[in-house]
Amino acid sequence: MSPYPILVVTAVNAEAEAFRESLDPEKIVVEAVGVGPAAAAAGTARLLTSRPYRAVISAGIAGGFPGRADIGGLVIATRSIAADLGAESPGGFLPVEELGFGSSVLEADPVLVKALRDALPTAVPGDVLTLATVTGTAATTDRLATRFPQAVAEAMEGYGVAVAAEGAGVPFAELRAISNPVGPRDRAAWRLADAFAALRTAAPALNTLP
Ligand SMILES: O=C(O)c1cccc(C(=O)CC[C@H]2O[C@@H](n3cnc4c(=O)[nH]cnc43)[C@H](O)[C@@H]2O)c1
Repeated sequence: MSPYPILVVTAVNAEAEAFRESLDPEKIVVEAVGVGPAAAAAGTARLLTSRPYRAVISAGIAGGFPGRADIGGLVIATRSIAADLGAESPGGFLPVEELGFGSSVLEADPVLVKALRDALPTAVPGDVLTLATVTGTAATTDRLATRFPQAVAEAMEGYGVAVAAEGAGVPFAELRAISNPVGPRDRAAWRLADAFAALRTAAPALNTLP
């Protein structure tokens, strides 16, 4: 096994603390780098130049697509997708692939995904969307659920972390705990305590990763 630690990147300190409680700091380093794909990419790229890491995991809370991921449950990204990277057109959204400017889809490392799924058998695998804007209407929810039939959750950092990991040639994965349904904005529907409890429960599984 590589002698280098795994880097877990969260958006905010509360998420980082939920992991740090039960992780071996010699094996897993947890850092909060800010909210959104730009902060995630810049912060992860900076950390990856500071010392060698054997893998990077984007982790934290997320919105779950109703019927696909339960509040308080965990999801493991098979792919992290920049759902708003592209162009609008009268005929619908054009992903960056159709514009000829690269890819909005980054595959998670299959070895890490398998190890996470083995260690967290109740976690739901699927696409995790990254957006700079939190979805807050039924119309956007329906559009995203239709465009991405395999999407189980949306968050704001995974694709940014994945871009930095790919640039550094380091394996990437994304692990999320569901705090709220993707849908019309409703702060009363948030279950932060449940999501943070799920992150705490998941943390020891990271100690077992290859
Ligand atoms: O004020 C709101 O309506 C609102 C709704 C959802 C999320 C927020 C945030 O400011 C949290 C952003 C933070 O948490 C992750 N997250 C959690 N739930 C979602 C979601 O439904 N869609 C996108 N991101 C979500 C995200 O990764 C950020 O780190 C405010």
